[in-house]
Amino acid sequence: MPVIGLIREGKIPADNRVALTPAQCRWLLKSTDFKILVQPSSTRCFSDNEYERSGAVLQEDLSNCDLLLGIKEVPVNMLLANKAYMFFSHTKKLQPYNQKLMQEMVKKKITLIDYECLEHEDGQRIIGFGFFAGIVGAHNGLMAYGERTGAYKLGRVYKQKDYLELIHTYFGLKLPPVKIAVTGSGRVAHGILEIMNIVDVQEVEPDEYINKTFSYPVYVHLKGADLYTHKEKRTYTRDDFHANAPQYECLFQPYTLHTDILMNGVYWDATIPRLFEADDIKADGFKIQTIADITDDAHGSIPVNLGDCTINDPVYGVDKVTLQRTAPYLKTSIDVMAVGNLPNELPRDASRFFGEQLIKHVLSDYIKGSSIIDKATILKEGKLTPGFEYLSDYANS
Ligand SMILES: NC(=O)c1ccc[n+]([C@@H]2O[C@H](COP(=O)([O-])OP(=O)(O)OC[C@H]3O[C@@H](n4cnc5c(N)ncnc54)[C@H](O)[C@@H]3O)[C@@H](O)[C@H]2O)c1
Repeated sequence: MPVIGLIREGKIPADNRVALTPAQCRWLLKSTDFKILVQPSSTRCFSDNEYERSGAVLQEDLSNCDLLLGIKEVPVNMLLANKAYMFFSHTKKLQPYNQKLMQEMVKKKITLIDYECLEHEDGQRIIGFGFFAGIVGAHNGLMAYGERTGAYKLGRVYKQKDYLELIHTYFGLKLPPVKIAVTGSGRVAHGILEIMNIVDVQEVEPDEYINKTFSYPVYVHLKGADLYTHKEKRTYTRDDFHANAPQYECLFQPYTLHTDILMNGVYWDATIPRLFEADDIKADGFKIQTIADITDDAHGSIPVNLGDCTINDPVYGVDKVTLQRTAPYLKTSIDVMAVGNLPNELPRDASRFFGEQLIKHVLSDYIKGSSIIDKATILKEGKLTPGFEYLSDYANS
């Protein structure tokens, strides 16, 4: 009988999300032969009592578990030797701040399966929190625009118990005839689109968005081919773009002249062109007043993302002349919402969604064994697996 342990999140500040909800534990206990142990926690979004009522066993000692599930990096002093873990380790890009964690896992002969590395055959990620980042980020973007213009008022997501309660807060909301640009095609973008539809913003085509005036709120959804084109061939194919991003240019510039709110959900790395350049916001025609940068790479696809803010204080201004950070909602600035842990505003729903994917795509594979699990296994009993040997100096020096 395989024993799963849900660990207490140890990273500070403690994350309130969890890999399996009490209802999912109840289902697993009824429908499979898993046994589930749960380390007590006062910061998790579900209480210890809820887990106890699900039939899981609350227990500090997880040394009998076959597989330990967490969310964020496990502090080195909490790592149990010779165990198998799944969590977001943020080590595959040789992140310096997690080198000690990697080295300690090697020493403790740990097996590490990283959620971020779980991919379908075509390279699409299997599991993640992006959908609820999109939901919360889109809400926060609309909220910031309401604050700036005084046209309507939205409350804070984290004050609602769950997503259903959030949806109820939209009752009676009538947005002005804004134009909203939504970028990206992954989970984050899907979360943004969900909010667009719930608050009754109508989708329009790119050419209409640019050329027409509407008497109601509209959004345009800009995906790869709408955003990027090969500098010479003037074409876009996804695989070629992923392989040769520096050969592409960005087509977003015209949208900066017609957009009130930008909701950004693109994948970005330093080889990919930005949506616009920082100096563009100085131009008279630059219309964007609010940017919800859900992708949230500082100085990344949104060059005026000047760094992260927090769930408590999610918006800052960027002065249109000096490009320096200011208070939000000033006439002389545009507003940027840039928060790196948006799903934590809706932790119960984000955890439920994550757990569903985990049960559907990962847990049974873990027991049976599969190439998906193998490819996401960074360490096997403390040794780097073939796909991750490039981490050798990082893991062993
Ligand atoms: N602010 C937050 O709290 C938060 C939370 C989750 C995700 N994010 C960020 O949002 C962004 C989008 O996340 P997501 O969950 O939608 O991702 P996803 O994995 O669901 O989708 C990513 C999209 O990017 C494309 N892509 C993947 N690799 C690429 C490459 N090398 N070059 C170009 N395109 C590529 C994929 O085809 C896919 O359409 C990421 O940068 C992620 O880190 C932020």
